[in-house]
Amino acid sequence: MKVAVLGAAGGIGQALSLLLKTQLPAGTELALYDVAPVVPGVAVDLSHIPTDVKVEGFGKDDLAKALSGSDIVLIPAGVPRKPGMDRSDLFNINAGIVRNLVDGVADNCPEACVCIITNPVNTTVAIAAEALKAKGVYNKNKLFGVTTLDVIRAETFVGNLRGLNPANVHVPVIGGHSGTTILPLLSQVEGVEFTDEEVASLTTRIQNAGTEVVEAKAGGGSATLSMGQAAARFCLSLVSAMRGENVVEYTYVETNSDDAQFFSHPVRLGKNGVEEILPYGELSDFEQKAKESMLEGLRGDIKLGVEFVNN
Ligand SMILES: NC(=O)C1=CN([C@@H]2O[C@H](COP(=O)(O)OP(=O)(O)OC[C@H]3O[C@@H](n4cnc5c(N)ncnc54)[C@H](O)[C@@H]3O)[C@@H](O)[C@H]2O)C=CC1
Ligand SMILES: O=C([O-])CC(=O)C(=O)O
Repeated sequence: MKVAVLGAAGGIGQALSLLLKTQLPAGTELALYDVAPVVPGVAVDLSHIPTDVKVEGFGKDDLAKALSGSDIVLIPAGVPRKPGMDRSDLFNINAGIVRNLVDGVADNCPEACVCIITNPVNTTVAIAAEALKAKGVYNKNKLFGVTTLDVIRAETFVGNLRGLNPANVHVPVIGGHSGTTILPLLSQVEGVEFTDEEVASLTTRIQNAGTEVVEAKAGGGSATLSMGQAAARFCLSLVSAMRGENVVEYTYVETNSDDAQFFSHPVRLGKNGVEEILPYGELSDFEQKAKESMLEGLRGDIKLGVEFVNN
């Protein structure tokens, strides 16, 4: 098994690579690619940790070597937000970065599962799909927008509010990954009841949690450590599924449902990526209204990505 991290020298990339070096199964290869000249050093640094995961660093001219033979490609390459910006403000820079890297995936490891972290995820996943289609290698079962951070935040905030161990709390989060497109299904949290006020304030907190970090970092970037943890969880779930275990994660995938072309659902993962897109179940009136009022925005975000590649 080979896992490649593109953007591995960044805030997310380094945290994620550390977690993968210590948690991937023995015998895995971990390829770290970045345009930043520090990337070979990040690989050497990690290589001194005594686990049976072989780490190699690849500089900007070696994308093909980094990707060749990869089974899973994680993409956190690109610029993060500063206070006052929306995720959509990152489109101008990050759209081209994602397009180029996904072209590299198509040329060097077209069968790999591709996990997009770079924002705006609502749009960059559509860009990746269209780029893969243009190369004739798109497989909708192998392209994922990583929305796991929304899930782990929701679990943390609910656990903290109720004095529960967040590790035992499970909160479905559907939709997209920005503002009101992030839709936590608090009505489905087992064993916990919320007042209407709690539902409204928790939903807003989960939707604005990225901004909470951006403001707290005061110009120093956005979530990197919690995102590293979230992406590692998603990657390790995918690895387990590829080795035959039954795993379900919430992730932004092509559904072609009435909601939107891409939508976060619970997804049963398997040897070939998406095994089955599971229904997200019944919504409360609050959740149904919140879903209806965000769909147009989400569809617009997706259209922007489709047009970026095709126009
Ligand atoms: N999906 C999610 O839930 C989240 C997504 N993000 C997004 O992840 C992205 C990365 O964030 P950070 O790691 O904090 O940023 P960062 O600036 O710390 O790191 C980004 C890295 O990407 C590299 N890079 C830039 N262009 C590249 C290219 N063409 N090829 C390879 N590497 C390239 C840079 O050299 C840098 O090392 C941002 O777009 C951010 O908005 C951040 C948090 C959560
Ligand atoms: O808010 C941002 O820009 C980064 C992000 O996606 C998150 O933390 O959820």
